[in-house]
Amino acid sequence: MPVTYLKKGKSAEERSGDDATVRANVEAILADIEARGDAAVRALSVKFDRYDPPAFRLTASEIEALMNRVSARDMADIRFAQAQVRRFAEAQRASMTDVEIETLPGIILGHRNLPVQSVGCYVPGGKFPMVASAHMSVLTASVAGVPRIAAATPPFKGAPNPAVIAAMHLGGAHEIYVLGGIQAVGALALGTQTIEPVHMLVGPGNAYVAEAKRQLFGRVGIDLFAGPTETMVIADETVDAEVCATDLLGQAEHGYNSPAVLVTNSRRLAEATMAEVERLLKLLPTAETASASWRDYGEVVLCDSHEEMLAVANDIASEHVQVMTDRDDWYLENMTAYGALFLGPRTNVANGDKVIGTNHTLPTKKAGRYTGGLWVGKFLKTHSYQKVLTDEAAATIGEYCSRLCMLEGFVGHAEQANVRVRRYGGRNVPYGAAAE
Ligand SMILES: NC(=O)c1ccc[n+]([C@@H]2O[C@H](COP(=O)([O-])OP(=O)(O)OC[C@H]3O[C@@H](n4cnc5c(N)ncnc54)[C@H](O)[C@@H]3O)[C@@H](O)[C@H]2O)c1
Ligand SMILES: [Zn+2]
Repeated sequence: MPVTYLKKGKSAEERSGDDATVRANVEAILADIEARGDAAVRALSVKFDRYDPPAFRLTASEIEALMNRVSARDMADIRFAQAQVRRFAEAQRASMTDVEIETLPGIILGHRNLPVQSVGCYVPGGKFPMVASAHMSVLTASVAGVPRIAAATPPFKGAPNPAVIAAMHLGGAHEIYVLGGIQAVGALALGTQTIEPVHMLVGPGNAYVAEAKRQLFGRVGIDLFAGPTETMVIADETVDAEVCATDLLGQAEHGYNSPAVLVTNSRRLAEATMAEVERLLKLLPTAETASASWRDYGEVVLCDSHEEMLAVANDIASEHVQVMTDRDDWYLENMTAYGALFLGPRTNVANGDKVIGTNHTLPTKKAGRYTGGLWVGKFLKTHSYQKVLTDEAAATIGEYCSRLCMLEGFVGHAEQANVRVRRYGGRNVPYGAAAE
């Protein structure tokens, strides 16, 4: 039996129309930054953020002054969150080992994990000063050993936000820019008269930031497509409508375009959750954005079985998937496409967003089908190497190589092998022929 949508969001056509508009705007703005550098960056900062400081990069004394404005309590909380993120990132780093093995006698193959040499970390801050995003990108880059970490965040209410700057500094940023949106990621990737270009851009952001990173990919590396927040709640009658509605709205408040989807096998829970969402929207101070997201992108999907719920969830590939059922571990074993899982009613997406230690920069718009979220491994590049230690090994592999080159018609390649078969194997291979 097909699943039933008790509530549907914007259609696929409407969503792709929104994407096309963003795509065109971003293209024009990046071209302007490339052509005019700092002058374009300044004009865009004035236009979008009404921010026109003497310099966008904070000096050491400006950073210190901002940090002094953060209360001791807030500073301790930031340090606590960073300790959790660091602990998990260090464990993940330790799981990535360099490899070196002897695949055949005398033949050594290996790989080394090397940090990207310079990264630009975008920390969003248009609607909310996203302190935690600094832990997720800046601190994780530090754990990876990135030698140059440039961090950027928009002004919040006209000025740098002290807590965000503190988190960037404590996370290990070497350069901090108070710049937002396309102008921030554009300047960092393309470089300007005053900003050295980076090798990779990371971090989440709104639709403009995510699209700008996508368009800049190739010029620089990017971590992943991490656009407007998406959340999914998979629930059965082991939980109630209050917790489901709270978890949907908790993430819908990110913006006006944050999909929040309930997938359930209980019509009673589905209907109660929809009613509860309406009740909570009257209380929530951020209801303006949360209600727009719920109206335009909120969905309630009623399924017959857990198998059907699993299929719907894997198809949507939501950024956050909160599972509250009588078989949470079954979902852990069987989910194949998502950003991150939050298993059981005792945890929730806000834990992951702010404090628990898993990275909150996660794939959106179905990118969970081909990548997980940001993690220390995204800052590491795995490079292979090889050595042939003995004459015998050089001759043996060389004979195979010679023939396989000629099979493809690559005579020049074959000679690379042949010259070694002659030298190290003492074999007479005619020029331009395959070794027998
Ligand atoms: N996927 C993830 O991992 C993840 C994690 C956290 C947050 N997020 C998302 O990050 C986003 C943060 O968005 P935000 O807007 O609050 O902050 P933001 O910092 O991403 O964007 C603010 C900037 O957008 C630019 N901007 C605004 N309107 C524009 C326009 N019309 N044209 C061009 N540029 C424009 C401005 O320069 C401004 O500085 C939210 O959508 C949230 O859901 C995603
Ligand atoms: Zn969130």
